Amino acid sequence: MEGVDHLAHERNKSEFDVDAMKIVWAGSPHAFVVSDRISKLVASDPGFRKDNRSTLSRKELFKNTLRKAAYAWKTIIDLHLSEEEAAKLRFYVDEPAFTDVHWGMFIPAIKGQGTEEQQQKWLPLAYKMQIIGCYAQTELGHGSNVQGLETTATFDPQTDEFIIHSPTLTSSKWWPGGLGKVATHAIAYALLIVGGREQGVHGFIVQLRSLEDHSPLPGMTVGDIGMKFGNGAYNAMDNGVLRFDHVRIPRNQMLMRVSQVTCEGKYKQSDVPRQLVYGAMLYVRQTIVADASCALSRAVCIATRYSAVRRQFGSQNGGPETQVIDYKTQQSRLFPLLASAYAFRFVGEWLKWLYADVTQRLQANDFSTLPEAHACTAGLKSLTTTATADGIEECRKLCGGHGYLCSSGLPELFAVYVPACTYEGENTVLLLQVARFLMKTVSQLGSSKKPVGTIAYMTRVEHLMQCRCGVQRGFAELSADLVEAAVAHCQLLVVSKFIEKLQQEIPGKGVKQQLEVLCNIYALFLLHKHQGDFLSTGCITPKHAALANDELRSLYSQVRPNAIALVDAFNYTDHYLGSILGCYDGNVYPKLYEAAWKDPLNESVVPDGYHQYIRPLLKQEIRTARL
Ligand SMILES: Cc1cc2nc3c(=O)[nH]c(=O)nc-3n(C[C@H](O)[C@H](O)[C@H](O)COP(=O)(O)OP(=O)(O)OC[C@H]3O[C@@H](n4cnc5c(N)ncnc54)[C@H](O)[C@@H]3O)c2cc1C
Repeated sequence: MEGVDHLAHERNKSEFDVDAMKIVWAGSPHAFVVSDRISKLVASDPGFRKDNRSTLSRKELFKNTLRKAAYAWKTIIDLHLSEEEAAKLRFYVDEPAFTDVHWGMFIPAIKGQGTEEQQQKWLPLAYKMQIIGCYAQTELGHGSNVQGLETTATFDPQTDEFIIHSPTLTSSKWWPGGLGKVATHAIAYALLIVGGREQGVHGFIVQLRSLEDHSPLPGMTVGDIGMKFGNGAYNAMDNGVLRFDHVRIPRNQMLMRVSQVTCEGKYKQSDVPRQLVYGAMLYVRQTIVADASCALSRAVCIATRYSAVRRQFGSQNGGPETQVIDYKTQQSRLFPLLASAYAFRFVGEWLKWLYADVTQRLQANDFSTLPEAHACTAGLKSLTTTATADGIEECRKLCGGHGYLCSSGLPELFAVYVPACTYEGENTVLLLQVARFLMKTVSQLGSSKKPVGTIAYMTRVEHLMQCRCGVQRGFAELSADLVEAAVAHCQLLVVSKFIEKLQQEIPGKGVKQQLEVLCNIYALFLLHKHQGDFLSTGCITPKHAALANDELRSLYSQVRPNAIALVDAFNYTDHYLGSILGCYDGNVYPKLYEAAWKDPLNESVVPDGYHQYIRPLLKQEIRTARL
């Protein structure tokens, strides 16, 4: 039945002010208003339709993505959207595209690594999309180990140019989004060679394609790397391969904010401290943490609404069966994910603040908090993306068989999301960096250098000081354990930032109470999941572990009546969710039934191929059939 809210009885149960929670989730009343307006604008415009994405061929999908990107740009110009609104619009269009890399990596790289002059030359072109950029770092043979990149940039003082070259197959650039078919320019990373001396890996602005007819410039071999995981998903993106054959670029196209090559062929550091370039990396990683809460909340919204609609077993005296959300096992899998979505939202907010703070300090030549900021962004990027990828998959399972249908939205969400565990720093590699930072901090505990900020808790761990550990060296041998320690540190960060959030004033009837319940679920669920570690280190007793588990069960019961309202507070449109199972009105079955008939396979009753392949089987004519 159209217009009927099948989840109204659930919404009526809620014990808090959902509108006030929407503002907490958005971050501020202003952020809510912008987000609400732009998401509805996108949802109501047929030009941004996305429900057919998983049935399109690669070429159709890609062309459709190009159309949407152009249409989004036209909308931004026609409506005079601000930068904030434009970014929201791209977010709600919800299609991986070259524009993500152009705005998210190419422009920040020029801002972070380019000189004033370079910024003045390139940024206006990029802002107007008169050039489209990609970020070409990874090669076929090297990703995580950036210092191992093989592409070379050799300075030629005769012509005042760099010669960019790919000396081996493994030096081919491989993976950059937007490179395959769209980008006109790249920030390409290459080993700088000046006067025969290697000077480490640097970034260069390289034009790839003609601005007249889009053909690759001489010396460039460029294309797409092929189909990726899932239907639709990241196949909308032209991740590319690129080989340079002695391509010449002017000297002023090396990004020279930090180090420079003079026309005489001298390599020198500029006055700008090297640490400044880390700013761009911190920026990108903190946006990935914010995106994690969006992706996880989206999956949780779908699984929660569907769990309230779905009924299995338990009918008494001919009454309705039990909603699967009422099964304790369903709650124990779903509600920690709901709590995680909120936890990641708040730690993301804090990380945004941390980024602003560290940027201000860097500008004042204060680098003291940079190692901590780096450890926080790297660790939280790793923790939240891993938990989100796993969480989306768990939500798919929570939706049973129907979760496996593309129309549930979950398979594509998973396929789009999961590479976040790999790009912008492979998650384990990042945790190893956090572990190194932690070990350095521990090694300095006895000195006058007191840990502050997110590592201040270490001063309180008196027994750490008394620990007698025979291991002096051997980081590599212990790295698997150290990675676990890094994860635990990051979990502590998430919990403590959730608690700090609760110490702020939070308006709205019952809002703070709901958040307290979620915070407790998040913390106790971790304790329950890792109780082996807590017990074996003597941090808790078996009695504590049992009490924590009892409390967790009681907290699940407290969330239950509020579950639908807690996911409504994300304020996602049906368009953004892209899921029949998660639709706002809960009218799942008629929509699933209707969608099935729209599948291309159902265009004819008798399938194409019947006469060649099915009929010969049925008629026992397989031996003479032309197969
Ligand atoms: C969808 C997608 C989009 C991308 N977009 C871009 C882009 O726009 N531009 C770009 O330049 N690149 C891009 N990349 C590439 C991406 O940045 C790299 O894939 C990433 O940095 C990981 O590097 P790798 O592939 O070399 O992994 P590897 O480092 O080879 O990882 C393989 C395994 O080795 C392990 N490992 C590696 N080093 C260590 C170590 N020191 N100690 C212990 N274990 C280790 C890892 O944990 C992992 O399990 C993209 C990738 C994907 C999937």
